[in-house]
Amino acid sequence: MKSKIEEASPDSVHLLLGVLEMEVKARAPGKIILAGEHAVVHGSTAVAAAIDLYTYVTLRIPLQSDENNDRLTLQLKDLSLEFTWSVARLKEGIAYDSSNVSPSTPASCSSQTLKSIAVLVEEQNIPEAKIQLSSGISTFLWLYTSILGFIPATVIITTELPYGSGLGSSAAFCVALTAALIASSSSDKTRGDGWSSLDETNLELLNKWAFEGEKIIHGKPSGIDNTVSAYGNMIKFCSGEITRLKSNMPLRMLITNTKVGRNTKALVSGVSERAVRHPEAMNSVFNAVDSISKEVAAIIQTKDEMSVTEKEERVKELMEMNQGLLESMGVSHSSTDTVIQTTHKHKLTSKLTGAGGGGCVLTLLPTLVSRTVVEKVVKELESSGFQCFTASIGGKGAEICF
Ligand SMILES: Nc1ncnc2c1ncn2[C@@H]1O[C@H](COP(=O)(O)OP(=O)(O)O)[C@@H](O)[C@H]1O
Ligand SMILES: C[C@@](O)(CCOP(=O)(O)O)CC(=O)O
Ligand SMILES: [Mg+2]
Repeated sequence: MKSKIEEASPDSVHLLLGVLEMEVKARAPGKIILAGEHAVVHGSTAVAAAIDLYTYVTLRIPLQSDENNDRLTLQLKDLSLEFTWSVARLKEGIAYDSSNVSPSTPASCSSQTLKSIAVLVEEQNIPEAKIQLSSGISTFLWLYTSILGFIPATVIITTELPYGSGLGSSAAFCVALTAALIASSSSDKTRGDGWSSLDETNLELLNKWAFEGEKIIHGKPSGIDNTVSAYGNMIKFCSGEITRLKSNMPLRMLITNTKVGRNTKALVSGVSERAVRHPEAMNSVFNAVDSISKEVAAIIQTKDEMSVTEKEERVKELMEMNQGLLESMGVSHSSTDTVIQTTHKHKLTSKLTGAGGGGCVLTLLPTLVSRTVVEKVVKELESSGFQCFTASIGGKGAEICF
């Protein structure tokens, strides 16, 4: 005899399965910072844009309680890793005052709660080579339990972004996860065709929660990464204030991943320590970066007063100046120098993007640069062991799909 599911049409199978579990998907993009990284943490202006590389989250919540599967499971598909906790263990292990935590009021994870979460993460015996994931998994537990409470579910993550390379994988992870969590608790679960954006209220809420998540990963984030991942497009950002930019020039960037691993939290705190040692000098550096970012934003938006070539020349010079200032903050790396020198031989300009210390480097590809030159540069960079790619800039922000 056929089971009910076998008898049903594909649509009703979905409905039938839908009775057993609810599924929501979310995705959020990575980003490039065109100007102003690090200085933005200290109140300077920065310019960033979303790129078309995403982190995807699938959240499955069982709708019927099942004593045998009372667990919260996190699967990092690309890394073939799975972490799982019983809901009872989470309730017992996470030390927070639930009266202070509400899904609609984003709050910081206290150091006491973070310590208790770290114990739950340690119990998972993360392989030593992947220990950098600990902060991401702690963030997962904090965001999940703060927004959905202690309910069983399976959360599956995949990403097109390299981890810890300056393309904002941490922010895309926080934004996509929060988008899925918020969408799952929203009353409007209209099954639509493919991806759709969240409404303004939910976008604002998710951006605030994602910022709290970034705090666990970055220590002292500026908020630019989660903001551009949530809202998409290209933005000018200063102390939490966002200006959407409408680009009036073609901006093509080659992204080179040096594959030199680094950690944003350590680099950000290194800059802060330098600022404590040399407050006046570093303030001048941050002010110079502020002016550079404002000029970059102005040039990008300029309409007819300047030719494209002139705009490109100016942006190129500003990128060079910004790179010099990043070097003076102590966040560049010999691998970045190799990219800069290689591209310079072909009259192209590069700067690090994100936290630096290795990671990714941006090279402006002016409109008049020939394909042959680009191919030659890419070949040379790849022969140094780097990985090159282009990405479309200024696209969509967080989206959900039921
Ligand atoms: N898909 C993901 N799943 C789990 N953790 C993630 C994921 N993406 C990023 N993270 C966390 O973010 C960290 C990398 O963030 P960060 O050092 O800020 O670099 P970036 O944001 O430039 O990639 C990882 O080590 C991990 O802890
Ligand atoms: C260095 C910084 O300006 C950007 C860090 O970006 P990423 O995590 O390296 O992708 C830090 C921040 O703004 O939070
Ligand atoms: Mg990051």
